[in-house]
Amino acid sequence: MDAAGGEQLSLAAVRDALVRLEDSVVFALIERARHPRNAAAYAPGGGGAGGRSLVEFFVREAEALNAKAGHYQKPEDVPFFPQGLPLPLFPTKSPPKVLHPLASLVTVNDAIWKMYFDELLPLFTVDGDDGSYAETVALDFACLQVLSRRIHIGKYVAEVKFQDAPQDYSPLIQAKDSNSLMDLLTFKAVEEKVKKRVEKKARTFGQDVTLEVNAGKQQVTASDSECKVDPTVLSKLYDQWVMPLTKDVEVEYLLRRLD
Ligand SMILES: C=C(O[C@@H]1C=C(C(=O)O)C=C[C@H]1O)C(=O)O
Repeated sequence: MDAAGGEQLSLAAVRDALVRLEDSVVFALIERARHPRNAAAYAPGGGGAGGRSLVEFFVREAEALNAKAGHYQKPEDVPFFPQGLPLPLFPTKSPPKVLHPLASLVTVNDAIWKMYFDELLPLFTVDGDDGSYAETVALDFACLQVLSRRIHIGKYVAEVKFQDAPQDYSPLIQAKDSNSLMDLLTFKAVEEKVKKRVEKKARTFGQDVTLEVNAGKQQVTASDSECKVDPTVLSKLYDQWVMPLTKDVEVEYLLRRLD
C-alpha cells in the first residue's frame, strides 16, 4: 500500500493511512446525503439491465471500466463484482509484494454491500425521491469504494502485527483459533479514539463555513442537527461496522498467513 510507506510497513504508517481515509469517508457520506433515499435506484430494473437495479448495474459497469484502466491490482482495492472483470488494457506496475500471496482472496465486500444498503443508508439519508438516480448511484459507488478500501487495509494491519509478534500469532494461526486472534489484534483504546475522531471530523467538515462575524467569532459551531451528516452516525458506522469488518479482514488474512 503506497499510503503506508511502500515496502516498509509499520503500524504507525498504516494507522496514518486509516486516519487520512476517515476524511474521505466523511466527505463521501456528506455528498450522498445531499440527495434523499431515492429508493427507485435500488429496485429491480427493466430488461435492458437484465433485471438488475440501477445501483448494481452502475457498480458492475463502473468496475469493468476501472479494471480496464488498471484498477484492482492492489490487495486493498477489491471489486464488489469480481466475476468476469476485464483485464487492464494498459501496462500496470505491480504493487510491492509486502503481503502474503493469499491476501487477494480476502474480501468482505458482500458484508459491506449489505451493511451499506440495509443499515447505513437509512441512517444518513432522508426519506424521499428527487429523481436524481444517476447521481445517487455514482455517489453510492464512491461511498462503497472508500469504505471497502478502508476495511481491506486491515490486510496490512494484520501483516504488521504478525511481523511484530510472530511468536504470539503463529500458534493461534496453527490452531485456527479465530476468537483468540481477534482478541490479540484488538486495541480497544485505539478504537475509542477512532470513534471520537470520526465524530469530530463529521462535526467539523459538515458545517457550512461562513464569513459572518457572530458574537466576535468567525465561525459559530453548528449543532449536530445542522451538520450535513449526523456526527453520531459516523461513530456508529465505525463502531458497529467499519472496525468489526476491518478486524474480520485481519483475522481472515492471518488464518492464511502461514499457508
Ligand atoms: C486497525 C487496527 O486494528 C483494530 C481495528 C481498528 C480499526 O479498525 O480502526 C482499531 C484498533 C484495533 O482494534 C489497529 O490496530 O490500528
